[in-house]
Amino acid sequence: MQIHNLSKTPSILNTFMSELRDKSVQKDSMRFRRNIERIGEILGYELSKSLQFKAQNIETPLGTSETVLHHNDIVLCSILRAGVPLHNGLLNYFDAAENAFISAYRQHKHHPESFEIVVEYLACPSLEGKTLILADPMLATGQSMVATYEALKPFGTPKDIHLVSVIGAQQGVEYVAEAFDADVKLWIATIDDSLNEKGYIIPGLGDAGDLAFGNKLQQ
Ligand SMILES: O=P(O)(O)OC[C@H]1O[C@H](OP(=O)(O)OP(=O)(O)O)[C@H](O)[C@@H]1O
Ligand SMILES: O=c1cc[nH]c(=O)[nH]1
Ligand SMILES: [Mg+2]
Repeated sequence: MQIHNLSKTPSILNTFMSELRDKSVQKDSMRFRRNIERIGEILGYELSKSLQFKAQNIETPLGTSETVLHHNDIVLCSILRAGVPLHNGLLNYFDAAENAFISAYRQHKHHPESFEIVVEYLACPSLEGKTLILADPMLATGQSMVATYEALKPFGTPKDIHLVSVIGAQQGVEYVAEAFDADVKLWIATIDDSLNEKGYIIPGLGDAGDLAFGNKLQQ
């Protein structure tokens, strides 16, 4: 897996990221969602540079403009719930993308510190020969991303796969790197050092799903 960690180059992205992390600013859930969406737009722009492009002429009122335009059949798949604002940000740029949604949540069956990933809802078009963008803002243990990919396999073999995330933990990034082929690309805003005993990214930002959409009762 090829890792594109955008935090390596300081940019306006740092402002959005620091607001997501800041425990007072993140109380504003509308701003929290919008900052994830803005990061989705930036990650989508960076990712777009690695798509396939074709020369095309555009007729202006006064002449012909030669340009190159991307011609990829994109399927944008996001993991509920926290993936929704990231999905919106990516979709703001990839106007014609088809869309897939999948639910993946942590089920704490035996102990609060151990969990398994439960995938239930899945709505997906054919992935055969297409460019799959798999988005989830938090890449903690990496298990949700890998479980989602497994669940998508019956829908066809994509031509290219891009993973998009906001914050990863080093350990989760390594886990995902093992599960995906070498040509898969990860576009991520930043990577933190560790996970706590409950599988939360440290320093991270807390629970992205709850911050975006409110608390939920544990199942
Ligand atoms: O890398 P992992 O260890 O699998 O953790 C990452 C997942 O955890 C969170 O989802 P959560 O289960 O909290 O659901 P939510 O989005 O509904 O809050 C987050 O939104 C990711 O999907
Ligand atoms: O730190 C984490 C880990 C998983 N999910 C989150 O929302 N935050
Ligand atoms: Mg959550």
